[in-house]
Amino acid sequence: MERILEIKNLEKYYGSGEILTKAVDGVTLSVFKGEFLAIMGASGSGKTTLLNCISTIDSPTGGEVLLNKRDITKISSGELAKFRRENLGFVFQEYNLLDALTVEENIGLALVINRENKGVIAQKVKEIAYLLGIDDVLKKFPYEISGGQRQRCACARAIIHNPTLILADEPTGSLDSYSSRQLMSTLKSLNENNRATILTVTHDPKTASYCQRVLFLKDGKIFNELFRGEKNQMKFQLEIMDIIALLGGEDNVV
Ligand SMILES: Nc1ncnc2c1ncn2[C@@H]1O[C@H](COP(=O)(O)OP(=O)(O)OP(=O)(O)O)[C@@H](O)[C@H]1O
Repeated sequence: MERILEIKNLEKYYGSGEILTKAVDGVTLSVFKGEFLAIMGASGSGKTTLLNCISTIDSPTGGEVLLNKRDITKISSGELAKFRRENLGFVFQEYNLLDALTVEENIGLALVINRENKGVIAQKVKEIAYLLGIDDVLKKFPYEISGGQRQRCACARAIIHNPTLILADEPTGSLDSYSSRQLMSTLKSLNENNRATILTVTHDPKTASYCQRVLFLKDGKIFNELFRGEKNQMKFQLEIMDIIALLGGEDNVV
């Protein structure tokens, strides 16, 4: 299996001396092409810090992050924006859509920046919007559509350029259960049908149960790992909840 992402002994420390926080403390992990992986853990366990180091938003204190064999911690700041644009897709809780642009323009933004042909962009936007069930709101502005539609728009924008890796931070965090199910089913079908590699941080066992593998962090270290295998989603969700209980109860994980 092809390794898309290899993290070797990653460390991210904040502060020093008495107030040293080891937010990520020696994490080693591989993500394979076409994997759908969730990272869970109690509040403060290091999930966002780990994601930020992978997404090049934050730079680690030590260790390596290889994306397609390239150490992304060594990319110069001048090159970073281009690297992110070409290789990564971001789905965040706050959508980060631009209110001055229509849904169609928001989705196609990365391709416009990459100076792709207008006709090609329009066709790609149409296809992806249809896939995510938002083709009927393409001409609207973000403030004219629902939260679930906004999140699917953000998702379309994240994947339209076929990134090497899709990173999601609490993608269902602000959605009702119906929209959450829709979004996770969409990500799952992108993963299964387009072989998209997806890494998501979540505190929600139901959201995590859509994934093939769940990693649990505790105090910046990998505490446990679960594989879905042939289990049905409900059984997998129950297993996830068992580990959460081991970590100190569900309240601790939110
Ligand atoms: N900029 C920072 N400066 C100092 N400490 C930080 C900083 N960012 C995070 N931390 C600390 O690092 C640890 C891990 O934080 P992180 O945000 O990665 O946790 P998390 O698992 O994502 O938590 P949550 O689920 O609450 O979002 C915490 O102890 C946090 O207080």
